[in-house]
Amino acid sequence: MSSVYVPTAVHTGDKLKRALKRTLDDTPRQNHQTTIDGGRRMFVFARLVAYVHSLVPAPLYPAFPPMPPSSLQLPIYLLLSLLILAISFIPISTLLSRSFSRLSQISSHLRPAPAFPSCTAPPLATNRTFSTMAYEKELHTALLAVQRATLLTKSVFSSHSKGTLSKSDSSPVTIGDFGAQALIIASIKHVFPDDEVVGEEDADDLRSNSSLRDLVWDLVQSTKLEDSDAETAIGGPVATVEGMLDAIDGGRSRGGREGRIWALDPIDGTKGFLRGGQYAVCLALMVDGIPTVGVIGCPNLPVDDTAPLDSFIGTDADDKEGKGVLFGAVKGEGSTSRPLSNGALQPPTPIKMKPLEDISQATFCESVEAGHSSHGDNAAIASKLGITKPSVRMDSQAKYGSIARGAGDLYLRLPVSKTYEEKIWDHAAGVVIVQEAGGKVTDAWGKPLDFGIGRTLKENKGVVAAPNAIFPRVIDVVKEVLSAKQ
Ligand SMILES: Nc1ncnc2c1ncn2[C@@H]1O[C@H](COP(=O)(O)OS(=O)(=O)O)[C@@H](OP(=O)(O)O)[C@H]1O
Ligand SMILES: [Mg+2]
Repeated sequence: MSSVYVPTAVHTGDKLKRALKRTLDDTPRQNHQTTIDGGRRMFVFARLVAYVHSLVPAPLYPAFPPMPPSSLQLPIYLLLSLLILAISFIPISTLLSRSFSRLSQISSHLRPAPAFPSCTAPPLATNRTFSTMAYEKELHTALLAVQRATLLTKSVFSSHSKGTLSKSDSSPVTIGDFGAQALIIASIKHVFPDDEVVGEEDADDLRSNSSLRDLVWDLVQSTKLEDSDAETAIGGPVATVEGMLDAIDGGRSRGGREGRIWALDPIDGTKGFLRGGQYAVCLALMVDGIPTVGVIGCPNLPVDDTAPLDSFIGTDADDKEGKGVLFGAVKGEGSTSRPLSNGALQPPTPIKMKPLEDISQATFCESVEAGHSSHGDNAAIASKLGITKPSVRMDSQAKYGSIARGAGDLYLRLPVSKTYEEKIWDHAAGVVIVQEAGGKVTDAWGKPLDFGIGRTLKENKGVVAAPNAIFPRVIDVVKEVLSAKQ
């Protein structure tokens, strides 16, 4: 019967006792007995909540994480407690009406709750250890799903025929993009069936082109993690062609400010992917419009974070050893990196942005494509900051990962077009990883990126990322350069 939830309820009971004592101090002596009665009922109520918590069976722990109750969990606990009272034939209506005035009296003495004590659960009979990290299951699922998808993208990267198509916006898409999106969405829907996904691709082309569909199906069927526990944890293979198409189309969410929505870029930097450069498989969970979990798999980034930033760029990248990095972060929990593997996850290493006292020593990253970010404006900003090192041009969100682990310092993405709207899947994962490594990310005017208004960042222009300590200076100069152009 031991439970990780009991300490939470005991804590609540203690708070009630203290609040009751303060109420007595403020109450005229003749009313003490009624106040004590009300307080006792409250205390019985808290004990009942504790009892309900202690009944939570181990398999349901993931549904009752030991953290501050969310807006949903608390009412559920209270409802369960009321149910038990009803079963015990206690006239709830009488109890509630009599207790109501005491409740408001006592609750006026309750201050906002501090963070509930985090408790480590005793080892479970199943041998499973229970961690207190928020969004641990989401992070674990995302890391494995991205890791599996990179196996697929790597096989396409090293093959001559990449099944490339041109999309309606003239940007390229390959069988690797479709296959990676199918695998990742299938995993998310397996573990979190109610979550929505905003994915870059859809299955329209595959539904109308059977030879392309067969190529993608071959890839999806033949890609699996070598570790069977890891493979099972993300749902195992996709069962049918129709299931694969449905998974790809599972990315059609319109996004928004409410609930849990994943943002997925199955191959970010497709142009880099096609020319043998950097690319990234990117997945983020947004909760009520806030990027909360971020994972980026970079198959061509050197594992050694002291290696030159432009190592492994070029058509021979595939032959080199020591490459493949998986970044992960949860809001409030820090960022990590680990080598990509073919099976179970490798152990993580915490990462931090480089402490930079002298901005002029900074290395800044920018897109390879001049059409995606204004190289001229980026250079003007660097020069005003006294930066003399040449920029590192790198495709994809590998830029976010690189600055987060201190292999570079700044990411400048100054807008080229007045009408282009940045896509949420091009930034959500990178933003969490940089923020949790000690950085700040805003648009080029210093406005927070708004991920809650749909599939694009339509209220923002450009992107700037830098370590917290130097961010104010960087954004001032960015605004100066932009203002001078207007
Ligand atoms: N005009 C314009 N302005 C800004 N951004 C644009 C533009 N056009 C496309 N895109 C998006 O850029 C994504 C690639 O990101 P990067 O620029 O960092 O990489 S790259 O240098 O282009 O390879 C790329 O992501 P992928 O399509 O996943 O490769 C696009 O979503
Ligand atoms: Mg992209």
